[in-house]
Amino acid sequence: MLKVGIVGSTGRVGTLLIDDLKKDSEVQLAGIHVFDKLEKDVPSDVIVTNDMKVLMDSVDVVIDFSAPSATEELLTQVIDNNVRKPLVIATTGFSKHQQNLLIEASKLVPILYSTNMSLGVAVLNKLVSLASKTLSDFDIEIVEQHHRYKVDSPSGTALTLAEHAARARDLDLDKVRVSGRDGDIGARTKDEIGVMSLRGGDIVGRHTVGLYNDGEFIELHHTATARNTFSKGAIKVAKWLVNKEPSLYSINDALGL
Ligand SMILES: NC(=O)C1=CN([C@@H]2O[C@H](COP(=O)(O)OP(=O)(O)OC[C@H]3O[C@@H](n4cnc5c(N)ncnc54)[C@H](OP(=O)(O)O)[C@@H]3O)[C@@H](O)[C@H]2O)C=CC1
Ligand SMILES: O=C(O)C1=N[C@H](C(=O)O)C[C@H](O)C1
Repeated sequence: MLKVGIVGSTGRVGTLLIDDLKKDSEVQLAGIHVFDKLEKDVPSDVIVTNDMKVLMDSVDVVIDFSAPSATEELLTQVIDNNVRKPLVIATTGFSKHQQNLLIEASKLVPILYSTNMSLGVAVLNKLVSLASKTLSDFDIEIVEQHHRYKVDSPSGTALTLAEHAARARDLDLDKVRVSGRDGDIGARTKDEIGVMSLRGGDIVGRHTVGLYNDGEFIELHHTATARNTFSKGAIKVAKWLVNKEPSLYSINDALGL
């Protein structure tokens, strides 16, 4: 049985992950990292700790839905403390430094990083690559909508979608992304890719990639209607990752897309 550890166990996704792990007969909830304290009941044999190394030493694979600083601590255990455990990382909002730590750590352990653990968004990324390349004259604008508590913007998923769109046109996203428009901004430039955020209520996650031209447009939407789409997706890819060689894997690798 695959022993799974959680980072971000008290969060919106982490609490669902605890329940989903309990329901899956191929995995066992073995360790939980708590930043502060855990309100939820877990079986007595589950290790509950605020020490990242203790968590990693007690499990076969770690699933992380937390915050960039917590993921950084996890990656630092691999890079500086010689801890060798496969990591499924779902946290978003990393700085450049944290992205580099992810790459460094993936030379030492298998890491699957995905800004969205749903099958639908994995397919959407492929559709966006195709549409962006084929409809090369169309203007691309991405809108993401999330619940009022989300702290990072734009969402990791929107940035990944934008990355697929940019790459398909040989563009550098850092140079063409526009994530705000206000005032006398002038006409839209051909290559820019708009990535805009709306926040409100309890929206689990909605992404729209629009490709607009004179006389026609396409809008590709994905809506997550249940948050455990992400926790279940993470468990699925954890099973796939556990015996892999050190490398940085995408969800497409795990899903065979
Ligand atoms: N890839 C994907 O499919 C998805 C990714 N996400 C991403 O996952 C992350 C978590 O989302 P969500 O559950 O909504 O967020 P929450 O804010 O609800 O939960 C965050 C969790 O991280 C913990 N945490 C925060 N800071 C630290 C720290 N420094 N050390 C250890 N633990 C810490 C919190 O602990 P405490 O409660 O004690 O503060 C809490 O358990 C976000 O980055 C989000 O964007 C979300 C959904 C899907
Ligand atoms: O914070 C969230 O809730 C979500 N975060 C991820 C992101 O930033 O893309 C994935 C999902 O959309 C929900």
